[in-house]
Amino acid sequence: MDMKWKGLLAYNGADEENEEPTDFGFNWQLKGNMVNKSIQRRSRVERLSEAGITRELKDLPSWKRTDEKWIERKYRFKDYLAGIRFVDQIAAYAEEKKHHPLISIDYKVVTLRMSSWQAKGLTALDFEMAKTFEETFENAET
Ligand SMILES: C[C@H](O)[C@H](O)[C@H]1CNC2=NC(N)=NC(=O)C2=N1
Repeated sequence: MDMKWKGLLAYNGADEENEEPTDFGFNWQLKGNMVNKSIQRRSRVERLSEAGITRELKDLPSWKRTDEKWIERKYRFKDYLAGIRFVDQIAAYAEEKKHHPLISIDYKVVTLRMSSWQAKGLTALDFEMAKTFEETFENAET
């Protein structure tokens, strides 16, 4: 890699294959406050590489990759209405992010499935939201 980039860029690891900052908005972001908001936004909804997905899943041991474009997590609650309250919380968050999970409610079990439909795959936003769902669940009534 050309040394002039070293001091400026933080590699976000989204695309192992490319050493050089091929697509500035996708693989590399300027460090510190020089980060360009549009780059940040774009990279959050750019499809992740297999390496990126594997890396993200390491921080989400309860989430499973069900196929190329989807991750899934089943949450079990103490009773039906505890699950409904959880759904209410995560639905409000999803609406705020304009990024929605598929939700199944099977009595005391709530299943969330995440994918980025427009990107036709998994993006950093899917995993960012899955982490928030986990935090919400930690405070739920199980
Ligand atoms: C216009 C609206 O924001 C878009 O259709 C949003 C809605 N919610 C979404 N949710 C998910 N999971 N993926 C999307 O691509 C998506 N697009």
